[in-house]
Parts: sequence; C-alpha cells; structure tokens
Amino acid sequence: MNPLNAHNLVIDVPGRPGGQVMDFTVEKGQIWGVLGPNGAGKTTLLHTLAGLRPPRAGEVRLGSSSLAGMKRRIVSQQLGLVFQERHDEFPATVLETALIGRHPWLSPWQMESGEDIEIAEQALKRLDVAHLADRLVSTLSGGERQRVAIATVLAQKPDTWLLDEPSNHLDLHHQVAVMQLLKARAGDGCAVFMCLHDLNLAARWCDHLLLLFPNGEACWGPAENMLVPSALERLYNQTLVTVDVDGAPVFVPAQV
Ligand SMILES: Nc1ncnc2c1ncn2[C@@H]1O[C@H](COP(=O)(O)OP(=O)(O)OP(=O)(O)O)[C@@H](O)[C@H]1O
Repeated sequence: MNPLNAHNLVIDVPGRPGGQVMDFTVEKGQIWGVLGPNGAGKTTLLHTLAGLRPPRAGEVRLGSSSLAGMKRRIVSQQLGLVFQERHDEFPATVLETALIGRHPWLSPWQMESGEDIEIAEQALKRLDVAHLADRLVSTLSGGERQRVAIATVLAQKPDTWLLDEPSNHLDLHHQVAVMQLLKARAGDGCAVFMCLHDLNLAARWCDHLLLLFPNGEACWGPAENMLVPSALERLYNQTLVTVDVDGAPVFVPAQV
C-alpha cells in the first residue's frame, strides 16, 4: 500500500492563526487515533488528509504522490472516509448505498457486476445490517446508519481507512465489533486513522495517537508514549483518575 503522509502539514482551521507543522506517516498495519476536545480541528485534519480541504501549508502524500495532483478516482481506490455527519436525503436503499463503495472501481457508466453486489452484501453482513438491505437508509436508526456507512467503506476496499468518530451512535457490542473489524483490516495490511471522543477506546485499540489541542498545538507517536495522564488532563481540561484493567490504563473523569 501507499502510506499516507502528512508532509510539513498545517491544517486550515478557520479563525485560528498559525498552527503546528505536522509530519507523520500512517504506515501499513497501524491504527492511529486522533484525540482532542470539541473544535480542536480533528475533522479538519481528517478532511485535509482525505484531500477534501486544502491545507494552510505543506501537503498530503499517498506514497510518493501529492494527493492534490491525483485523480479522485485513484485516491478513492486507496483512501476510504467515514464521515461524522451524513445527509442521506437521496432516497437509496441500504444495498444501493453499500454499492456506492464499489464506484471507484467501476469505469464511468459501468453498471455494478454480480461480484460487486456480492462484495457489498458481504460488507453489510460483516456490519450486521444485511437484514436491512432493502430498507431506505433514511428509515434507519442512528447506529444502523453508522454501520451502513462503515459497510460502504468496507465494500470500497481502501488500503487506508479514515474515520470520523466511528463509534458514534453505536451500542457497546457494535463499538467493539467495529474496532475488531478495523484491527482485522490493519492485520491484513491496511492502515487506520480515526478521530475518537472515547479516550478509553483509543487507549484500548490504537497503537499510535495524535493529540490535538484547541490552540493548534499537536503531538503524536506510539500510544504508550502519548497516554500520559497529565497531557490528557491538559488536552481535555479535565482531571482524570487512571485505573489499571488487565494491565492497560483506563481513564475516568474525576468527580471534583
Ligand atoms: N466552514 C467553517 N466556517 C467557520 N468555522 C469552521 C468551519 N469549519 C470548521 N470551523 C471551525 O473550525 C474549528 C475546528 O472544527 P472541527 O470540526 O475540525 O473540530 P473537531 O475537533 O472535529 O470538533 P468536534 O469534536 O466538535 O467534532 C471549530 O471551531 C469549527 O467551528
């Protein structure tokens, strides 16, 4: 796979002057989590990495190519994005939505083949929404809709997965199921880069973390180096209690 590289990247957060230069590469097999308070710029970073927003400085590269100069079709064969907010106003069924994931692999005006339908159906099954295949997406619950969005990227088969709050709307079982799916994709040689509000999900599943502060400051590295209670308390402006569960830290907000 072509690794996703932030090269001297400064994200363009509206109204925020300056911004830290970021330089990191999301390598094959890695699972990155982006943590930060509301408004810190997590979605802006994700959309910049996906090529949907221009950076203020620097560039995003896929392998040795600058993302800005690549055809969107080629980019979407390599990068998949699960958005935080979706506006599913177009009346489409769950299966039709999952099939959108196959579009980067079809030539213009080419119809989906039986194999594409099979891939989409398998993706729906993997996300536990196959029974909803004929339902309009607009009639689904929040968690069902989130799982369809993830199934659509699974059908897309990108090497690098970008996800904005993938655990949004998911119950505990499906949160774990989605994290297991992402871990399995990483185990198969993909890379995962996701924004998370749940610090403990990040601590449990991510091997790399990027902390994004509201003033634009950022730091990143292996998770064990980033999970420093004092840094996390500063990040969230919240006192934390750290407890050890099965040898791993779990962070709980202090009551006072
Ligand atoms: N189009 C826009 N016009 C004005 N301000 C914007 C625009 N898009 C984003 N912002 C601002 O940029 C900042 C960063 O937004 P962003 O969505 O990246 O934050 P976030 O860390 O993902 O937040 P959250 O945790 O709430 O999802 C916020 O203060 C937001 O209000």
